[in-house]
Amino acid sequence: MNTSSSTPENFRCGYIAIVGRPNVGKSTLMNVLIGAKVSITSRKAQTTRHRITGIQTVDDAQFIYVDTPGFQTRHSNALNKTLNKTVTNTLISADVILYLVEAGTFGPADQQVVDLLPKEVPVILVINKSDRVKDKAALMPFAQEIAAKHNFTAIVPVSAKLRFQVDALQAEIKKYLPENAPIFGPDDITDRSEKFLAAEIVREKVFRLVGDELPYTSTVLIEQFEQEGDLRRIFAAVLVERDTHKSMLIGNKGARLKEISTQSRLDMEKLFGGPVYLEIWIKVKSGWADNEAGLRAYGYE
Ligand SMILES: Nc1nc2c(ncn2[C@@H]2O[C@H](COP(=O)(O)OP(=O)(O)OP(=O)(O)O)[C@@H](O)[C@H]2O)c(=O)[nH]1
Repeated sequence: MNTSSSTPENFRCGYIAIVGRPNVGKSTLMNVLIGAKVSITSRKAQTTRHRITGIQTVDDAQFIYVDTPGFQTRHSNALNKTLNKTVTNTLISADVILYLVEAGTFGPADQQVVDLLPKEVPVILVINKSDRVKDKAALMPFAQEIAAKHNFTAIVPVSAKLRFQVDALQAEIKKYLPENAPIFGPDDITDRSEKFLAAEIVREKVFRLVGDELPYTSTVLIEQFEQEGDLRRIFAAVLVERDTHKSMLIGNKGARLKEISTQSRLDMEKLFGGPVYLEIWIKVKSGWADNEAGLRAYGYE
């Protein structure tokens, strides 16, 4: 643990879990809170599959954000059971929880996440996408309706997209962080390896460029990751369940795959701060999402 003499007295440091049903904007909010792109975002629900910590250090506090996978309610297979277990474990070990809903919308999927909220941990109700509500007065009864569902310690309407009220939210979060020396260095933004981040970047591009046609069970494996001086050589495999998915990813004369590769490479070069040589392969691997042993092999524990 870092207890350098420059650490001010009363420094605060703790873990913040972000939960909410798929697509409410958890990844977008975390990225805005820490001011860097760590967690991937896309329009497609269920893009965040691993726990990702984003870290932000300011003068008197260190915020360690834990992004949870969207609580899956629509399908029931081994992958979803694993995802839901991760959510529960993340919540109990947090110092404060941000429970996200979308302004004006509350459905059974939101309720299922409320039911998971532990009583012992403070929970801030964050009403995201408030930019979508023209009549701000209408937010009040909505906030009251949800406030009745759990003993929230605060209610903060925000717009992650427009960065509206993000500072106010951060000030609220800080109140619940325990007095502790920082755990990470002042410039760290994630504890994830470059290999992990590379896989997340490719997965984001796959979902952005192929969109809803591709089932969310498609995954990315980094088969080789080598560094030679500044140059990183990365070989990634996209695992899909059917030949038709493979054709979608490759596109007409390979155009889509080329676009996925180019965009992924540019993002990696920006994040790693050096040149990247990237090769992406598409592999058909039927039924992996239903096989628990298979999931363990791919690191979803
Ligand atoms: N209008 C508006 N859109 C937003 C806001 N925040 C997020 N979005 C959009 O909502 C969509 C989902 O955002 P994500 O951050 O990927 O949502 P998520 O909750 O992490 O999704 P999962 O990974 O599926 O759990 C994206 O298209 C975002 O651009 C907001 O404040 N306002």
